[in-house]
Amino acid sequence: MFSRLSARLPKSAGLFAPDLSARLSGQAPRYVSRLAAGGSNGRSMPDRMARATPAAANVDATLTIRDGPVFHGTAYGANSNISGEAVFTTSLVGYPESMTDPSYRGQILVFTQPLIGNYGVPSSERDEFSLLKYFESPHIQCAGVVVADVAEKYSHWTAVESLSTWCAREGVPIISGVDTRAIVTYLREQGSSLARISIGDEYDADEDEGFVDPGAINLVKRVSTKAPFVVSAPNASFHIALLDCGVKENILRSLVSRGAAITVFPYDYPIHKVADNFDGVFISNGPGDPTHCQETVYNLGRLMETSSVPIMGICLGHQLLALAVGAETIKLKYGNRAHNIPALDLTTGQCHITSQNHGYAVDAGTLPSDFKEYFVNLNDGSNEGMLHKTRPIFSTQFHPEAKGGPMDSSFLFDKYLDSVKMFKDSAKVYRDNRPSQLMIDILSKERVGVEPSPLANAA
Ligand SMILES: NC(=O)CC[C@H](N)C(=O)O
Repeated sequence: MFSRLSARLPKSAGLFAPDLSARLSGQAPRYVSRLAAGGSNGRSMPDRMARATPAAANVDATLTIRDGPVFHGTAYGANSNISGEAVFTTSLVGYPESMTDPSYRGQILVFTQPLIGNYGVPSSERDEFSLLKYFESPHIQCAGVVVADVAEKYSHWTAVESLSTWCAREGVPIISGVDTRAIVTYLREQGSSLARISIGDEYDADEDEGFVDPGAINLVKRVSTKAPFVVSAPNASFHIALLDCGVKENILRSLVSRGAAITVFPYDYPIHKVADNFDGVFISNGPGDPTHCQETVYNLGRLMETSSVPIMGICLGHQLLALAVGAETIKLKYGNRAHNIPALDLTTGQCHITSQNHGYAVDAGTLPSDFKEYFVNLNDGSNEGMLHKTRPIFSTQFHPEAKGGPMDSSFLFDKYLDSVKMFKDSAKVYRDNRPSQLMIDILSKERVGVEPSPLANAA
C-alpha cells in the first residue's frame, strides 16, 4: 500500500512543493501553485447525483483549494466533482462514524491519518432500538474525502464493502495519493478553506463560482428530520424532546439505553410550546454556522423563559443555547476535529479526553452572568461548555457520546438524566398521561424525509 503512495507522491510534489526543510528551520513553507495561470473557462460543476458512478481505475483527481494550491492524485469512490469546505481531522480511526456524522455535511474531509479504509465499511444493521449500529446517520454526509493512501483491501469482522465502493454508491469522491501533510500544513496556516475535488484531466483552476460555500447555506435544514419521530427504550420511564439539528445515532442511543423515550423534532419546531409535555429537552449537534438557525435560537430563548425543564445541548446544540441566552459565537481558524482533545472540567479540575468536530465556538467572555463556563479546551483555550448557575441547563462543545472517540465524558448523559428524573418526580402535574406518551405509538420510528448528502451540492 505504501509503495503505491510513494509512487503517486512525486507527481503531486511536482505541483505543490512545500519546503519542509524551510518549515523545520522556522521559515514559512513555499507553495508552488498552478493557480497563477489561466482564467475562468465558464464550465460549471456537473451535478453530483448525475455522475454518481464509480471512478474508473487509475483516473486522475485534483484537489483545488480556492486561492491556494492544487494537488493531483488518483480518484477513488464516486466519479463526481464536488465542492465544499476543506477541513482536517486528526482522528486515527472511526472514518465510518465521522463520514456519516451530519455535522460534516458539505465538508471535504482531509484525514491526517495516512491510511484510511483498511478495516472496510460495516453494514447498515440496526440495534434493539432500531438505531444504526455502525453509522451516525443513514448516509455519508461529507462532500468528499482526501487521504494519502486509500486501502482497497480491507479486513474486519463487521466489514461488508470497501471504503471506495461505499463512496461510489453514495456519490462521494475520494482523492488519494496526495501529500496530506502539505494539505494540512496549508489548512492550519491559512484556515479551513473552500476547495473542490475534480475527477479526470480537466479542472478549473480559479473558477470562483465553482466553489460552493457551505457556510452560506442553512445546512441544518438539509439534515434535520422533516417530521417528528420516536426512539424509545421498552418501558421508558421518562420522555425527552430532542431538537434534531443533525443528530448522531449515538446521542439517541446514549439516551434510550439509559431508559428514555425520545421524540425527535425538526430543528425549527416551536419547542417552547410543547416542552411542558416532556421531562427534558435536548439540542443535538449539527452542521454549519449556528447563526443560521435564528428560529431555533428564538424558540430556545422562549423555552428558557417559560419553562424550568432540564436542558442539555451538544456541539451545535451548545452554540444555539449560548446564542439563545445572548452570548456570541466565533469561527475558529481551522476548528477542532479529533478524538483526543483535552477538556478541563472547571467545576472539578478533572481533565477529560474528548471527541470533537467543530469549526465554530462560543465566546466565553460573552456568557451572561447566570451562566458559567463549564469546560475549557486545554489545547487552544476555547470554550467547551456552559452551565447555568442554579438551573439544570448545561451544554458541551465536545461530544460526550463519542463515536468515534473515548467515552470519558459519557457521565454527562447520566448527569442530565438525573436532573430529568428529578424534574419528573418533582412535577406537580401527573405526567404519565400526557399527549407526548401517545406520540410514542403513532409517530414514525425513523428520520423523516432527510435528503442524502449529494443533494447538498445541487443548485
Ligand atoms: N459537531 C457539531 O455539532 C458542529 C457544530 C458547528 N457546525 C461547528 O462546526 O462548530
